[in-house]
Amino acid sequence: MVVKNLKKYYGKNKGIENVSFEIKEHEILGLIGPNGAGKTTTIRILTGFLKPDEGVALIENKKMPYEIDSVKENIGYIPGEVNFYEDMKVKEFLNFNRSFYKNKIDISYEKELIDILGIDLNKKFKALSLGNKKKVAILQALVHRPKYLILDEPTNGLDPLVQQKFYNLIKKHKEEGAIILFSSHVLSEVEKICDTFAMIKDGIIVKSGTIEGLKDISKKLIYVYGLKEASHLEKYKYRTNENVYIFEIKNTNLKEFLNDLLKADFEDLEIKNPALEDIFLELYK
Ligand SMILES: Nc1ncnc2c1ncn2[C@@H]1O[C@H](COP(=O)(O)OP(=O)(O)OP(=O)(O)O)[C@@H](O)[C@H]1O
Repeated sequence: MVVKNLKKYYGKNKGIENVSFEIKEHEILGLIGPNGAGKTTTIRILTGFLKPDEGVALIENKKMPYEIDSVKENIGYIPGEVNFYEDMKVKEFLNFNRSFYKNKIDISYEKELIDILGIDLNKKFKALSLGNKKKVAILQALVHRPKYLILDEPTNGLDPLVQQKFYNLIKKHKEEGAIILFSSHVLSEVEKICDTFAMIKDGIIVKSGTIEGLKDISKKLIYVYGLKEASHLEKYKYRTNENVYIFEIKNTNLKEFLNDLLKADFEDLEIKNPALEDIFLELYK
């Protein structure tokens, strides 16, 4: 899946300005951004609902949205807002979904997903909670084992147990070779399950790379215990908690800081990677 220099305005309103990324086989890319950043706009182009003003969105080398018909059987999509047919029972919806894929769906996988997710087949859609609607959306996106998975904030509304089951399911699809776009504003989940990331802000990708790379380009947290007089360390950013000094040091300044630290007297130290949340906040200041 390739997105290159994608731009889309809604009249005068900016949707996205310049979005590029690529997702390979066996890869999950986390598209991270706050509300209104342009995640859904990007996804709506890739899923065939919107035309871009500039740039290309390619799935299997086909241009979206223009050639969506030739690839849509290979796409699984979880929309941000799940609105299926309100008066349909879930089991009727699953019949309908099977007919869409010309009954090529593996019924045993469908049963497995119903069991894993705990889906109630006899309820009408309008009677389902947000989380239970999401479970049906997950099932319909995965059940035909698509090569491409496009997931717009898929865990929104799911309880932590179902979230974990969902992560396991998409990891399995990834192992089988799927190409997965996972949009989220929950950085801890991106850190947990994605291989690569693209951070979007005001319609522009501001940073991208591997999840590990993201941590590397940022900073370390240095926990220093029992630090004695150290006025020469005051030039570094730090906070204190009980008897611990926590320094936030850019990786590029690490050697210099450690050299300075060795000139002071302390009992112990720990070096930690900050959570993705902290990196995100830093970038969005
Ligand atoms: N139909 C529309 N008409 C006008 N502006 C729109 C429309 N849809 C989206 N926008 C604008 O485009 C920008 C990007 O919105 P988009 O929904 O793509 O962001 P998002 O990252 O998915 O946000 P969220 O996390 O809140 O779903 C926003 O400024 C939004 O107001």
